[in-house]
Amino acid sequence: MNATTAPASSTCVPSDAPGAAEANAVIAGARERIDALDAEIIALIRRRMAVSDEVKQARLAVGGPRLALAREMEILATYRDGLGGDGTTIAMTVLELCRGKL
Ligand SMILES: C=C(O[C@@H]1C=C(C(=O)O)C=C[C@H]1O)C(=O)O
Repeated sequence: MNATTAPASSTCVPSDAPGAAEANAVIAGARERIDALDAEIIALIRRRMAVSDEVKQARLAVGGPRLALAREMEILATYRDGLGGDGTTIAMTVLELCRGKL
């Protein structure tokens, strides 16, 4: 079900509140944009996984290690600089999706 067809109850707006219909309309529109953004984020992560795998295959093919920890530190710093402390948590999850568990 997309946001425009979501029942008003799922927006958590009290149905008898003044302005409830307007609030539901704002929420429905914003949820459509959130769904579109989430689809883009998922597609980007899938693309990143494929590129990360290219690096891994190239390195393993010549006897190198699966991981490059110094490079991972740079990536953690990039996410932390861009998103603050919680960015590090996202970076850890992205890295785990791309290179597998440590
Ligand atoms: C892709 C690489 O290999 C591994 C995966 C990484 C990643 O997905 O960003 C980063 C470092 C490595 O542990 C790389 O070295 O760049």
